[in-house]
Amino acid sequence: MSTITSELWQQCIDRLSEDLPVQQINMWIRPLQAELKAENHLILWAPNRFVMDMVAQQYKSKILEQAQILLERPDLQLGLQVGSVPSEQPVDMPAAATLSSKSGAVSSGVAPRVEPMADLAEPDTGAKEFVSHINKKFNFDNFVEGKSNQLARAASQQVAQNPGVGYNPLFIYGGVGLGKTHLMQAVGNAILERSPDAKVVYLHSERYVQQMVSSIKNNTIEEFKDFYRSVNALLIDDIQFFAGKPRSQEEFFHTFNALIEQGQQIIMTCDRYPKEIEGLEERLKSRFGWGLTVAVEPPDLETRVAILQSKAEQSQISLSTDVAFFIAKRVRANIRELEGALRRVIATAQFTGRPITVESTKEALKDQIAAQAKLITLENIQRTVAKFYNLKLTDLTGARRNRSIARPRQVAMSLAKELTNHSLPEIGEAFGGRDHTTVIHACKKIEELREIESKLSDDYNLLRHTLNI
Ligand SMILES: Nc1ncnc2c1ncn2[C@@H]1O[C@H](COP(=O)(O)OP(=O)(O)OP(=O)(O)O)[C@@H](O)[C@H]1O
Repeated sequence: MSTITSELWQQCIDRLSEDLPVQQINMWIRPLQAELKAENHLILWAPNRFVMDMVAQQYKSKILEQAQILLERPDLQLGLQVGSVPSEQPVDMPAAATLSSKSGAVSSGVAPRVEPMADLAEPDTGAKEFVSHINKKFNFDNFVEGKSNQLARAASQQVAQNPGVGYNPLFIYGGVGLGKTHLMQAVGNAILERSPDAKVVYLHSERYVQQMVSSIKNNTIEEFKDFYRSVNALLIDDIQFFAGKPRSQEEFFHTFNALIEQGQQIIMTCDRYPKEIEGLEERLKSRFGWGLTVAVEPPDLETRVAILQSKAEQSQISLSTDVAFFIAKRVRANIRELEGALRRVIATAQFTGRPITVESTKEALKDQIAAQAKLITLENIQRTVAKFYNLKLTDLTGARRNRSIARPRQVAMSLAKELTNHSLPEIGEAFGGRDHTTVIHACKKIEELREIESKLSDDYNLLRHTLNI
């Protein structure tokens, strides 16, 4: 397996893992090795006949479907053989179009048996797939505004009022579960409210790739192109999924140009800044920045409380301020997790018939809280910050005051205050026995600097994100 990109096969396994239980993945899928014989011919090598037969019966169509999408080859054929990938690759393959398995014990020396699998493609999808997918539940009224999403929300509202005119495309980026899809769909709903006949289409970029692949397969590619080039607003989610998929990028490039030329609105979301999407063509990266690029950041404590209260209200549940703060202080990673925690608290209350109190909330969330506490310790914060700034752990706890050390130390203290429930004196103590007023000063300083220094603000968010996982 010389020129193999194990990454692609790994992606295939990851995608199958969303569908199949982990035992099945470990037992039948991981032991396989993949080899691309030609651009449209994939061989899966199984360690023995038993595995091969099982894969042929149970998993081949699923694997083929995913591989066709990942390789953007609707004509991809799949064969099964017993053995392992020969050490020499028989054909010259483009790196990105080669698959391999990271793991898997293989036995060699077994005569290969090829089983043709060309007939295993999933049923046709066809043009009926091309529908709007706008979800009415996402609107501006139920999107809680905070410092972390203010700009993105304002930009989205602008776009909703003047689609295709001002910010085009609108590119919203940020970490998972922070409201990008919500905002994008809120724009879609607002446009539809004012112009019910507008053709507003929301879709995940994975679905776009899937549709393109099936359109090529079904000879409906012209319909596919016509459909997307005739919309009034195209909302396309998680655009990072286009990375490494040149045919989809090519197709999207033309759709993008056509829509912008016709003054139709495009909104995209992504988990990172456009320039940072590896495997995306430069011409797309630069086009994505033509309009307005805005970030959504993790919400601060007050916004998390406001979101919880708003969600509770929508569920007609009364949530005391104490309980809202209790949850918001402990669930910080993103809003999806916050919603999950609230759902658990409400379900527990309904199940036990007891009112929602801080005590019952503590009980309902105890596993989640314990898991998080285990991860975010003061020492963990210090280690992570020291590593990030290339310092020694003892620099953070020591006495030196030059800025290259003092600033990271303040960052670490500020993170400790935000991400743990330790008191100020405890935090001071952990940083070389410093006074609690030093911790207060550090937190204030970092808060101020995050407002004016984008580098520090980005570093802080990155560290927070790393620690919150
Ligand atoms: N400011 C907010 N006010 C109210 N609800 C919010 C807010 N931000 C996010 N949510 C809710 O949090 C959940 C996750 O948000 P969403 O799906 O929009 O995140 P995302 O950034 O698109 O994440 P991903 O990158 O995983 O797709 C949704 O149910 C959404 O309604």
